[in-house]
Amino acid sequence: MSDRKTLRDSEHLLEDPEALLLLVFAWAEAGWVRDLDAALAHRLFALAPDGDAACLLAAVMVSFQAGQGHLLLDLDHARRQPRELIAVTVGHSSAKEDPPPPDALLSLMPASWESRLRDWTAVGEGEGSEPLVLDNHRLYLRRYWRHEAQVSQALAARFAASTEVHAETLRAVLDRLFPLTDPRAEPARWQKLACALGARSAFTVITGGPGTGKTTTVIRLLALLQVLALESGEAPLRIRLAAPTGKAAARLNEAISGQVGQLAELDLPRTKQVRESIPSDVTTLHRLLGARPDTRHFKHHRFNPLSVDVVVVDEASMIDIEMMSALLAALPARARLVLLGDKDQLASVEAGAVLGSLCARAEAAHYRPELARWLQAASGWAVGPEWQDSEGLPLDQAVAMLRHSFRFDDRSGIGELARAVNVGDSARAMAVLADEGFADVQRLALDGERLAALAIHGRRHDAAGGYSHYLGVIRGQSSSTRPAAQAVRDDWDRWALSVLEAHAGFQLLTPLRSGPHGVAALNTRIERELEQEGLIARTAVDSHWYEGRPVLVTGNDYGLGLMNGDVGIALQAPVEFGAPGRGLTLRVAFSSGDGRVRWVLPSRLQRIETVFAMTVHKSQGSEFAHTALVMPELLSPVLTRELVYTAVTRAKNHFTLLCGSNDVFAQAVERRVARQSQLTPAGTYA
Ligand SMILES: Nc1ncnc2c1ncn2[C@@H]1O[C@H](COP(=O)(O)OP(=O)(O)OP(=O)(O)O)[C@@H](O)[C@H]1O
Repeated sequence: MSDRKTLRDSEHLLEDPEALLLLVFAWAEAGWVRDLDAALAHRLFALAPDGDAACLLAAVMVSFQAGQGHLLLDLDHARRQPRELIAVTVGHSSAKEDPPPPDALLSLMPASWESRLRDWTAVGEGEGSEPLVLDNHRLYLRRYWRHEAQVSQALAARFAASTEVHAETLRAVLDRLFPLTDPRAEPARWQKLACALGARSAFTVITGGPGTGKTTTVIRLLALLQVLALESGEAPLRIRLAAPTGKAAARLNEAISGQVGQLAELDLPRTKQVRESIPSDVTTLHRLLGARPDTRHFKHHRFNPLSVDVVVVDEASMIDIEMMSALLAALPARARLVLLGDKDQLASVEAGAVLGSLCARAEAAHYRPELARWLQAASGWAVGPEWQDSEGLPLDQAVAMLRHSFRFDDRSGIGELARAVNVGDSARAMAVLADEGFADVQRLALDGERLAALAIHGRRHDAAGGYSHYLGVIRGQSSSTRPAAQAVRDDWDRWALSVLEAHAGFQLLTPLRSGPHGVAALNTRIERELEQEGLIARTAVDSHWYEGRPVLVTGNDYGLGLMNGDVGIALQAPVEFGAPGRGLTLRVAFSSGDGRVRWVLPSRLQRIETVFAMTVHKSQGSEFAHTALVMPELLSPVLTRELVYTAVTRAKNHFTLLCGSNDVFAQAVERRVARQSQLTPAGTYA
């Protein structure tokens, strides 16, 4: 009875825009949609009052989708599977008082939804100035439609500009980069194929899981391109390396020098010149493009392109559509772009999972037979029929997937767990966590005491696994001790770097920002326990600061040279280096990535938070020796396969799951984030 009444009420709402608008504000109040979504719908309705309630609902939902990282609202999908779009838990009050939730209304949308939208003056169907764009049955906020269209056009131009390279010329260099005599030649064959692919295309994506050799491959690809350029008498290629965040840039920075050094062992023509022409400094994309404070505009764009021949971007899963569009616009037409990343990781928080969309068909490769033949001639490795598709799209021909992990062998629990999570096999994931044969993974029940004990002391018999380790380094309980006050800056830098390195030994991750297992509550709890154990001591009762406080930078600060995602630690250090008389004070030490330390006074740090617990989103681009993931008892929309996979693959040596509910863990592993975009070959592009 009451169900039927609710249904009748809901149908009525879909005919009455004023009533729906009131309801939308009630949804925002209940936290079901964002205030921003409701405000946008309200504004659109004021600007274009000819829309009906169905139009209004579409406007709320397309804005809500953008907040979830989706570029568009697929109207058909929203009607047929509304709970995949938005599923809200109705309140605990008596059922008849619950307002109809958004998913209930979406399920009532008539097939005429699309034509009603088409008639609304707020909606356009292509270039124009209307705030919304309807493209087939996909509704966009104009900004995202424009970015997506620009990216599609720029990529299509790059595919058309791909250069013909003689397979034999390539083979000669590739055989030196990947000698067939190497015992690991067979597992490295995908790397060799990726290099061949990268040599013929002005745009290449190299995707692969952790330790599959993305960095190794790209360095060899750069060496290959450089050899080809030098051998044909051209000037050395101007190469730039970048990553979406400072943290990711710093990590690539560390990896690069070792990898470039290894080129010396290979029998390459002009080795020295080639090595010297591969840069070792990695910048952030914002810096590369010349970000201007407080605007969305960059110094480099279509009319002032970068002076480069090749740009490599690591951790490309973090690139959103707006950044991708800006990057492509700033590239000269002849320059190559190589994206590196793990397609299965969480995408950027901002709208548009660019890498995931570009790699939507990477698993089965879809190389055209003529490309497969060319790849075989260029690399010596056959591309089997299972990777071929005579209908392969241009994008497919530019994507290489690395399929062998050099870091995780069959005995690695982290590797096995990551694989199980990635294919959504929750039973296997649980079995791996329970298997004592996999010494590097474990599952613990989530309770406050266990969590605190793990965070402070690490795993049993594993002194380096918790926060007491780096706090011990600060207190001199290791080979590296705090320099004397009169010591030179280099000594202080070295010591601070050893503390930062020890700190990277362990990181607690959580999916949530708020609630009992959110970042804020976990930070407070761990701080309290560390204080009780005498491992930290606040400088004043009301101060957030104490020696050893780990902080995460949450926004770029160009003045201080700090980037979103940078982690620093507060340390007692000289007020002025080389002036011991001025005493010590609390300064926050950040690695600047070149073996030096940036020392910043706490009062100068505007956007930071304590980071004993970090969200999984913020952990992207970082690795920790031991990573522990809190899995809460209640299912929430953020708990997805991509999130669990990202957390597991942050671990280098150990992974611990602090599990509140096996059911919730299983459901999270089984649930994917379905990102919609026309960059996927299913869309109009390609
Ligand atoms: N062809 C190869 N032969 C031998 N060792 C390799 C090869 N490729 C990669 N490795 C080794 O495997 C490890 C991981 O490689 P690399 O860092 O390039 O992978 P990645 O995919 O960039 O890793 P990450 O997940 O950290 O981004 C390194 O120790 C590297 O030396």
